[in-house]
Amino acid sequence: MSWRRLCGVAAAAMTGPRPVVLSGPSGAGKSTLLKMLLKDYGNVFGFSVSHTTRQPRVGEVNGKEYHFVTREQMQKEIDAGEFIEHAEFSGNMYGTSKAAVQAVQARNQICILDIDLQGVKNIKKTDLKPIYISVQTPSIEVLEKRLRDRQTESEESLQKRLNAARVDMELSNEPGLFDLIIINNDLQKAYSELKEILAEEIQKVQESKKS
Ligand SMILES: Nc1nc2c(ncn2[C@@H]2O[C@H](COP(=O)(O)OP(=O)(O)O)[C@@H](O)[C@H]2O)c(=O)[nH]1
Ligand SMILES: Nc1ncnc2c1ncn2[C@@H]1O[C@H](COP(=O)(O)OP(=O)(O)O)[C@@H](O)[C@H]1O
Repeated sequence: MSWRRLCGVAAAAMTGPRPVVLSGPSGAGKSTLLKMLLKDYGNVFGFSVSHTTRQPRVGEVNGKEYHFVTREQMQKEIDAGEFIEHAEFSGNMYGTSKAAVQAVQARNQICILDIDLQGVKNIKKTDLKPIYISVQTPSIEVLEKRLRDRQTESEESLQKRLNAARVDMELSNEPGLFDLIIINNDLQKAYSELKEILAEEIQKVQESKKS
């Protein structure tokens, strides 16, 4: 291994690749896009598994999509300083633990965080320095249709998510908040835009894994 490459690897091991934040309204397509990335670049990306107090959906596995916990458990861990950020969304708590991000970084992978706008604002106060991406739909009507078709929400939960989405759609346009806003209309086009902004980081990680 060349000296230059050795230095590069040492630097990568110290700081790791830049994480990626995927934000945007519930139903915009964040999970769909991140699953595509994980499928195509399994050893390059790692998902930051958040904690949540919401009930698991059919097919969701504890420790994979989320760590499903009680409010008491989660509050205890927050009080113990184990979280980077946490927020209340649609009547439930969600949060990113330090351990979730460290587990991905320890594998020298690009850590993907799927978090809401409150999470984005709180991550901005940390030294994580991720690439910030917002995933949006062309309209609130399209979003509502996708959420209804997904069949995961009760009418009450759906309305709460649509209200949060209206706020998200408005506030996400704040200049400088996101590095990229993807309008997820055509899924393949949205995925191409996502891959394009991440191309440099993907290449860096692939190179470092070759050596
Ligand atoms: N702040 C924060 N938000 C999170 C976290 N995990 C998930 N979320 C957000 O919580 C919202 C609801 O997530 P979820 O219940 O899985 O519904 P879905 O996004 O419609 O699949 C989404 O906007 C997620 O991005 C987290 O650790 N922190
Ligand atoms: N471009 C798209 N066109 C049509 N349906 C989509 C598109 N992207 C995602 N979906 C569908 O919309 C629903 C919401 O997507 P999902 O990835 O669960 O959103 P999020 O993780 O942001 O809540 C899912 O049923 C998904 O299959």
